[in-house]
Amino acid sequence: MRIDVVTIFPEYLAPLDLSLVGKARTAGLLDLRVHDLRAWTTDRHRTVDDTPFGGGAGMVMRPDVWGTALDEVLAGGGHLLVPTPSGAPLTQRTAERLAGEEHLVVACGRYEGIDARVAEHYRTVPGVQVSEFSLGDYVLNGGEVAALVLVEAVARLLPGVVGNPASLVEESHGAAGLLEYPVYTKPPSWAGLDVPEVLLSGHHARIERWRRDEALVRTAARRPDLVRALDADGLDAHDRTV
Ligand SMILES: N#Cc1c(-c2ccc3ccn(Cc4cccnc4)c3c2)n[nH]c1N
Repeated sequence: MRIDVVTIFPEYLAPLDLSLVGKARTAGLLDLRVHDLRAWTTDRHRTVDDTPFGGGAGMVMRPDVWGTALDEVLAGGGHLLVPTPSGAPLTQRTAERLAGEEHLVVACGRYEGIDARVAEHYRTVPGVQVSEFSLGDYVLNGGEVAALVLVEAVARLLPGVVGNPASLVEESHGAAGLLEYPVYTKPPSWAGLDVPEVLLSGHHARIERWRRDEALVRTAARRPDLVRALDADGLDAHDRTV
């Protein structure tokens, strides 16, 4: 998979040289390219923004500079992803779909955002899909944090990136659609708190049942919307007694 990130703050993406994503790049599992939008400016001040039509505070990112950049980066087609407060929620299901694609391009806006004609234009370009997404209902100063989140959420799903693929199944928002159960390690007693006895029992069926119950309780308490979203097959008869 190839992921391009276009931003006026390329150094913001430096963490993607580290840890799991960094290893995936080194192993050739992920071709990640970070670009400085200002490389496509033509004036001496390397201008990327201007005042908004219709007035209002702040500045808007110019469509012409973005167009020159994205024409080049999207030359072979791809999925243009635009982080924005007004976007569709980025979910695990979205990350799973994106992990199956060949080329993602993340356009990181700043100021009051990118001129709306950029997304509108690329929706008409053959071979280009456009998705505007949001991390959540809070306001950031730009799209770079969302790019970091998206790249990590997608990269960890690529074959060969995570050591034990089984760990991708049980985690929160995984295949079961529930939040993850609580996890424990040594020592068995700490700060007057003991690890739940069942986890020390070695009885795998009971441990599995306990973990499922804990995931259901947590999800019902913290994310009742996820429980409601579970279809009839998502909850068995025992689940409904928890
Ligand atoms: N994803 C995501 C986001 C963003 C976000 C993403 C891109 C940009 C580009 C500029 N801003 C500042 C800005 C502030 C207010 C109005 N319009 C724009 C961005 C905020 N904020 N919150 C999220 N969940």
